[in-house]
Amino acid sequence: MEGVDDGLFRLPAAEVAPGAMHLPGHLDGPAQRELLDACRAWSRPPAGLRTVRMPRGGRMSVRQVCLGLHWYPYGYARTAVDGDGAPVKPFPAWLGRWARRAVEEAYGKGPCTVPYDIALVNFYEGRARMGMHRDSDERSRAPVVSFSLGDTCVFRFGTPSGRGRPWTDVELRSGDAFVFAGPSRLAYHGVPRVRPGTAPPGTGLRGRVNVTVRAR
Ligand SMILES: O=C(O)CCC(=O)C(=O)O
Ligand SMILES: [Fe+2]
Repeated sequence: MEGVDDGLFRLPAAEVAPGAMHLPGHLDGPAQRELLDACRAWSRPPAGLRTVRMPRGGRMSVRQVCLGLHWYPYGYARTAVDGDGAPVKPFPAWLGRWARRAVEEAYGKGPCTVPYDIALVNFYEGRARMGMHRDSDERSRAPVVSFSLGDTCVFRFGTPSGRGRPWTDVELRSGDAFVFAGPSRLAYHGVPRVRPGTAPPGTGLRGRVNVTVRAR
């Protein structure tokens, strides 16, 4: 059935912007559940889920937990400096392998050797969204790899030159990976909308979870 994605057929990978690849259905059901179970464990204290306060007093609507290094606006620390102050949880080697596999699939240029060592895990509940921003607090310009779980979202991917247009909106579903590097490594991106109740039943999840894997 052409054009129909009922979860049995994987849509092809698509280049959304130069060096920005959408990999629909990259994680199968068991892998999604494994990652989600890990996210639930990571979200517990110490150094668990927190609300991120912005320097000007606003709050991010997502709640977040970090692995490897703790991100805060705008930098990285070894402890949850804007949370309970506990040491950040370790970055698991398997998640690095998952990220390298996504990079290999995205670009088809052979083995990826990036030493991934940071993950940001974002929990979107209710009306949570994420404004246009760049992932620019890492020194490394290695590809960023994002895995989506739960509800479908609209992911807005723009250019490095500014928050505004042009941009492309893509729907990220549970199991999708998105990899961006090269000319798009510092492109602005955000999540203007999450579609409530669209998570696959098997996930047992309300809302959306996103894991972005980076190298410092
Ligand atoms: O939730 C997403 O898909 C994007 C998350 C993101 O851009 C980030 O954590 O920097
Ligand atoms: Fe980002």
